[in-house]
Amino acid sequence: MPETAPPDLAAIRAEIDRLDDQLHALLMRRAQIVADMSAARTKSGPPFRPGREMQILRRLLARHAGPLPAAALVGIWREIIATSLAQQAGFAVAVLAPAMDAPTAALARAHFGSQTALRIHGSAPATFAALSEAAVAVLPLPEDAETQPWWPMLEAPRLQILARLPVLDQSGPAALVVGPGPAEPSGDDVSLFRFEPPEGQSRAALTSMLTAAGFAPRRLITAPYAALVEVQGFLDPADPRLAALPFHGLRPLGAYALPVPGDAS
Ligand SMILES: O=C(O)C(=O)C[C@]1(C(=O)O)C=C[C@@H](O)C=C1
Repeated sequence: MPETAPPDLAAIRAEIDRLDDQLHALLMRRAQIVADMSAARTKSGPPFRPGREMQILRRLLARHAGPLPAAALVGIWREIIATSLAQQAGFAVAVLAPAMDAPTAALARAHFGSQTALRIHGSAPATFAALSEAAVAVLPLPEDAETQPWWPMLEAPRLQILARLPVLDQSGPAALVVGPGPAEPSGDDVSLFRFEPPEGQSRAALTSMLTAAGFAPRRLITAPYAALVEVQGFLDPADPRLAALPFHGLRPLGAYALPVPGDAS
């Protein structure tokens, strides 16, 4: 027989009820502050600030401790932030998911919350066209040697890459969020630009040209007649290093906040 007294379930449940009331009161206060902020906004358009969202999540993950999994903390705050977006303006999301089991839709749902309308499209042109009504689009993370990459069709600078999903850096699938620019820094970012690689240049040669120009390339993705590079840091489109690169068709495509390592807890 255990020597310790059995926990007083009724008392524990009363404590949970008290905490739930406090959480609820705080959520209602947060929503009221967002409503006041929204009323005071002078700029029209969706209030999507992915850099700010990531700063909030990084700060919370840095102070996080105890048995609540980090992924659950992120899930709860994604729901709070998505609700706050919907509260300020209609917020629908266009998703490029050519196959029924494409992971982009699940990534978009996890990031933009349970209540946000997702509009699923089977092609990149249809997804971009849907941005006349949807606030942002979610498209798969570009990979090398895709037969139909979407990023050469991105109409930058009007539309830009603004965020990366998921927030926690897990080994599974990832996606990018595209919407009206400009991209904004979060303090720990990756920037992307495209160019037309000179014919016959190897990946190694392109990488060393980028490095020689002062960039820290993280990924280089090639498609017929176009290359996409991810560089460390937030890049001002007017950065003179871009103009100094010996590439045609160079175009900044935006930036995203670096995900937080998935084992953060
Ligand atoms: O900080 C803002 O500008 C907000 O609109 C608030 C808020 C939030 O709920 O914290 C909501 C949406 C933005 O994408 C970023 C943050």
